[in-house]
Formats: sequence, structure tokens, C-alpha cells
Amino acid sequence: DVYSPQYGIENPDILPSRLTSVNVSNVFYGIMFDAGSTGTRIHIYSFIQKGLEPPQVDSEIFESVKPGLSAYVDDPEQGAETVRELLDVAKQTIPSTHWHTTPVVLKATAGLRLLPEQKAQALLLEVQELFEDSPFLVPDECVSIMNGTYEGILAWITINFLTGHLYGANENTVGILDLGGASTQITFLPQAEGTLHAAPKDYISSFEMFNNFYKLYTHSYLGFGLKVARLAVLGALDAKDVDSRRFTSSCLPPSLKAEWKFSGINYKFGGIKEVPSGFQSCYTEIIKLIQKKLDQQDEIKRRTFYAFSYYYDRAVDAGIIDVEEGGVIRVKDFETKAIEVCKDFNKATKGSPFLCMDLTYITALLKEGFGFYDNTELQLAKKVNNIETSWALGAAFHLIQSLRSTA
Ligand SMILES: O=c1ccn([C@@H]2O[C@H](COP(=O)(O)OP(=O)(O)O)[C@@H](O)[C@H]2O)c(=O)[nH]1
Ligand SMILES: [Ca+2]
Repeated sequence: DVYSPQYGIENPDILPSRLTSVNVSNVFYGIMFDAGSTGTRIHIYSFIQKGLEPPQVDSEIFESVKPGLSAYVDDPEQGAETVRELLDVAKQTIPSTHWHTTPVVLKATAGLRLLPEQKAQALLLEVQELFEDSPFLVPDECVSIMNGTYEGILAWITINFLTGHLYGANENTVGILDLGGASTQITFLPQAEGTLHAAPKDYISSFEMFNNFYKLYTHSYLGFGLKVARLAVLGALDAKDVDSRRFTSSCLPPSLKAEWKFSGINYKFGGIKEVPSGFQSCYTEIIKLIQKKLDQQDEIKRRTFYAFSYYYDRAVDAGIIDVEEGGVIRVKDFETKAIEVCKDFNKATKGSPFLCMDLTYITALLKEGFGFYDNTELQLAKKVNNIETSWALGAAFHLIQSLRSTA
């Protein structure tokens, strides 16, 4: 793909009619749907652009519904209905004069990647028909499954844009860690020459955004998202006799018997009374799923990483960070909390019986998977400057850029 952004006046189709002079600030909108494995979200952005400068984000409206599209695997119409509800928010918030110039796009991630191709396509087709019947601008490939490389790159673009690292000097860019329900991404801009050589070839991707060129290290690990990892720990992934079995793990309260629904399937699960439960046995269980499965780069131990999605949510649930503030933590804070939670299931797992397992998984993923030090600092952030930390903003920028270059 080659992107050649052209700022300003080239494309009357996607810019508001007020754009007649490059000296005037211009407002325009973009709608990005994130069809994740655990939920569907709409991001409605308003952008301001001055002259030939790259666009700035003015504001974001964010709404979400659960469960995700993949839960409607056998009822695509109902799945599209959840998207319609969110699209109504866009109609309520974007001035109708701008509807026909506002692009609407949906990108699905790991939940749909894991479905049989035909079922995923049926869901996407329903959504596409919905978009085509809407008053918004519908670009080519308005509805698709995003590849994991883009998921990482676009989240990296978002965070570095929001933290002011995108233009000019690249030395201080930050890395990103995204932990979804079904997949997880790591992305950073290598500074060490050795990283570019040591990395598997397909982990290095070149990307152009707003006339800057980036050579990024990025990879999406399918099946390593938090919720699919739970199924892996329980031995329930691809199990045949799901209805008749109860899946167990030492990462769960020993006396627990419960049910859990993911991606439309109901799982019976519980703890084990016969063997010792707790952090050590849980960690041993989980390490088997992680060891030697992920690429490790030495450089990441010394770089700044922003971590969000389930890294953030579970840190909040565990009381490591404040739900509004986020903050800087160290990798070992997840481990310390995991040990505490796994020791006293009754005390600490109110809310979720999975907290011990999830914190232990996150600890193992960071240390044994990516190879972070105990002392590596992580920036936990849900929003930066009031905008969601997610690949969606990067995807909206990318969309604007590609619409302009093909106009
Ligand atoms: O705009 C968003 C989108 C997702 N999430 C978080 O992402 C995780 C869920 O991942 P998702 O459903 O996107 O799964 P994926 O398809 O990425 O594996 C949860 O922690 C959500 O809170 C978020 O914080 N903001
Ligand atoms: Ca996601």
C-alpha cells in the first residue's frame, strides 16, 4: 500500500463545504466502529484542520455494546442490529449537513478472525447493508476484518499522536501493549539496530502517516487475548464435549462451580479441591501455554510502554490503579497482586472468580512471554487527553488519508 496524503482542498467529497480557504480552520467528522471479541464500539471523532497541517482531534464520542459481533454467529441480522443502535448515536451527534461527507467504517478484530470464514462474512455483509442504507459516506471496504499487523500499528499511531510523539523527533516514541479478549498486540519503534535484525521478518512493518515514515516492530498474537487464554488454561479450547464437561484449573477458587459464556458458547468451569491452588501452581499451569511461544526483544526492557484494554481493566479490578487516573506501575505489581489474590480467593475475587487467573496470566505474558523485567515500568492509560487509547483513532486517520489519496 502506498499512501500519499494531500492536505487541504483536493477532495470536496469528504471535507465540509466550508473548506474554501486553506487559512480557515475546518471541522469534519469520522465514524470508526471497533468490532472486538467482547463488544462493539463506536468512536465518533470531530477533527479540525488548519491549512496544510495534519488534522487534530477536536473531540470523541464513544459508546459500546456487549457482547461482540461474534456472539451473533448464528444470527447475523441481530448482530447488525447492535451496530444500528450505535449508528443512531452518530445521527444524533453529527450535524445532518455533514452526514454525506462523514465516512463510516467497521473493523473487526480477533473475535471474527476466529470464526469460520463464511459465518464471519455473513455478519460483515449484514453490517455493510446497514451502512449502505445509512446517510453516511460509505468507502470501499467499509466493513472488514482487520489484520493483526494493522491493529498494532494503528494503536501505536493513536498513542503516539495523543502523547505528542508523532511529529518531528522519533527518538521518544512510546511502545504499546494491547490485551484484548482474543488477541494481544505489542508494537514499538526500534531504536536498537539489533532489534531490526533479530526480529522475525514479518514483525517489522513500514508505515506512512501524515508524511512521516515509520519502521515498526509489531505483532498480534491470536489466541493470547485474556478471555481465550482463560479457555486455554481451562483446557476448553476446541474441546468437543463442552456441554457435558466441567473445566477446572488451580487458578480458580477450589470450591467454585460456575458457568461462563464466551463467543456464544457456554462453559461450565470450576476449581480443584484435590491439588493445592494458588499463585505457584497457577503460574506453572500458565507458563506451559506461554513459554517459547512469543518473540522476545531485549530493547523493550528499557523502553516506555503504554498498556491499555485488559491490562488496564484488570489492574483496576485488582485495585492496582484508580479507574479514572490510571498511572505508572511496574511489571512486578501485577505479580505481587496476583500472589495476594490467589492466596485468599474468598477475599479478593468478589466480582470475578477469574481475577487470580487473569493477573497470573498477565504476569506470565509480560515476563515469560515478552521478556519484560520485574522493574520495567508500564504506563496504564484508558484515555489520553480525553480520547480513548485504542487503534480506532489511528484507523480514522488512516481512513482520512487514504480517502484523500484516492480522490
Ligand atoms: O475502545 C476500546 C475498546 C476496547 N477496550 C478494552 O479492550 C478489551 C476487550 O478487548 P476486545 O473485545 O477488543 O477483544 P479483541 O478483539 O481486541 O481481542 C477490554 O478490556 C475493553 O475494555 C477499551 O478499553 N476501549
Ligand atoms: Ca481490541
